[in-house]
Amino acid sequence: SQKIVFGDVCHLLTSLLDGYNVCIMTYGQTGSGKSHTMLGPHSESDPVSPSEADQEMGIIPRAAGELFRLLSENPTVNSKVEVSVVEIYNNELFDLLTKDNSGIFGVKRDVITTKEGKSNVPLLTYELVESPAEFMKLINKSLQLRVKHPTLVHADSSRSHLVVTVTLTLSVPFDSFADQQSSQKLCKEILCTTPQRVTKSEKPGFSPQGLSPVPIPLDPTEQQKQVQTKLQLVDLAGSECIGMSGVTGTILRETSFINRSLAALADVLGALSEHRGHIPYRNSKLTHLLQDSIGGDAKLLVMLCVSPCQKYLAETLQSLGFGSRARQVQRVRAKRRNLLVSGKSK
Ligand SMILES: Nc1ncnc2c1ncn2[C@@H]1O[C@H](COP(=O)(O)OP(=O)(O)OP(=O)(O)O)[C@@H](O)[C@H]1O
Repeated sequence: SQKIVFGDVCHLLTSLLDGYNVCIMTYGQTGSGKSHTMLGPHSESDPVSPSEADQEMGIIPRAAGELFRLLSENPTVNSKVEVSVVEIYNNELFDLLTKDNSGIFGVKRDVITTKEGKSNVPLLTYELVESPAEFMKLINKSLQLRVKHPTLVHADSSRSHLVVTVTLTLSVPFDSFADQQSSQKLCKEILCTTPQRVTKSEKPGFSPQGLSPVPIPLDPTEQQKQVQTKLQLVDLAGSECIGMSGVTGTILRETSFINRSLAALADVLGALSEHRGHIPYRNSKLTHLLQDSIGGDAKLLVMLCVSPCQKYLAETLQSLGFGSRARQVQRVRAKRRNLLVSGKSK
């Protein structure tokens, strides 16, 4: 059940609050249940009765609920949750939370590598959310924009990769810590590592002209320390055998982009598992965007969705091959950002 699946994922939300970056992605052939796993029933062709709606919820709504539940458990911590939603369609990245000049949602953006070697999307929209309901309102609005087309295998097939990024900023007042001295030392460290300045017109921690939310510069008189972590939730488009899905024209072109980007993802995992000097992140927008989560110090969970049908044996074996490759990747230990915020340990 969806509840049991989330049981395997839930601890990663605690990790997020403990200071780790986290990425959860679903991989599998078209129609195997990736969007169902991430979102739950998500389209009009997939109706669900109100009594089933709660139990059928996927990882994204459950993660939103769990995140706000964990935050409410510690009222001494000021938290800020910002969300961005992008889709990668035909190897182009679209910001699903903003409109262009003609009022059409889904503006094209670029992925860049910063001087520090991190991937970033300049001008990307981040919206502040204050409850699971607000969070899901944004997701549902974005889903209406996501490109879908019917194929012989799946009548409601997603033709793009969906990447939801949650940026969590936690500010902790010093007096909530027993050990003032070590807190002051930490404040010094944070002051040294967050040189950005925020102008008066900008909302603290939020950059209206996109770029990632910037850490709020600390005012020593405010007596707070700050931690910023990132959760990425990725619903990949389905890998697909062109013969089986019977696609032609525009949809065939989409399929070819989907398969190429998934092959690029597999290549990156292969290069990482073989400890190659060059990792080909930039071969696709998908791997470039997810570079820090796949090859960096985030906690990364890849979920495989496979069909129970015998006729999809070849696709199932292909997905399991991808999973084996992902498992062989040994990266640096996930890195924790600063202190625990539970107040119990530092
Ligand atoms: N575990 C499940 N329980 C019940 N229904 C499921 C389950 N997994 C998938 N389904 C159903 O199967 C259909 C296809 O699932 P879904 O849309 O999640 O596939 P997908 O892998 O995201 O496909 P694509 O890559 O083509 O977008 C949907 O109608 C969905 O509700």
